[in-house]
Amino acid sequence: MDADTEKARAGAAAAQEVQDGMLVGLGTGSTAAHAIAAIGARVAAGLRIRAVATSRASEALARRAGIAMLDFADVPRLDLTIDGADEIDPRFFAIKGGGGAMLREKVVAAASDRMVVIADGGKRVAAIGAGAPVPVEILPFARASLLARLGEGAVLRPGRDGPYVTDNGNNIVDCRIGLQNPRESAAWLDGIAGVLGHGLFLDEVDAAYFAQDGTVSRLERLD
Ligand SMILES: O=C[C@H](O)[C@H](O)[C@H](O)COP(=O)(O)O
Repeated sequence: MDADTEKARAGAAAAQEVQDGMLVGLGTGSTAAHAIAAIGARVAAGLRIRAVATSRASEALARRAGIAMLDFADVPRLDLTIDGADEIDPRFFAIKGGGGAMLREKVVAAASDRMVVIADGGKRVAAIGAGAPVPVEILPFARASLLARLGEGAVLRPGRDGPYVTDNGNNIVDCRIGLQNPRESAAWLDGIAGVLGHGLFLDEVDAAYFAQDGTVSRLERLD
């Protein structure tokens, strides 16, 4: 089964967690887009929810799908967020930000009672850092000094016309940092002035839906 069909299956399964009256966070990326479509289909069938999006692209998708959208700046907490990931491991540590949305994704996840990750089987790894770089959102003003600070293998993400610019007006550096101790790596990144966010999600994920070989499995974080 191809990865997009698996993404759609994981998204549709997680969309079943959404209940009437919920405030829902909508993730970003190709897998989250499937969840948004599945939630939109449930809204068309009578489900009443309100949602916030983690990117302009997801906001537009959700509005087109008929989902009532709120400005996250006005929302103190959410019931559930459904989002994709670039890698996720058995500790429920995830790398996110392949689509550049990890800063908004993290603040939305942090405001959510529950965060569910949806992924095709290829995103499931024994330990994060297997393949995906860690995306780091940086203040453009400090671009050169931060690139130097983030070490060898740090690459400024290219956009269409110059460096990639996030929805927040910042740049992204994709970093190859050893993730033998992800908590130490996250603390190191958190401590660098000018780093505004990063794609290491170590405490946010409560459950994951993986679609593989035609089957969707749900794993719950127990600690
Ligand atoms: O910034 C984007 C997000 O973190 C995505 O959820 C992540 O990159 C996975 O994207 P996709 O579902 O397109 O593989």
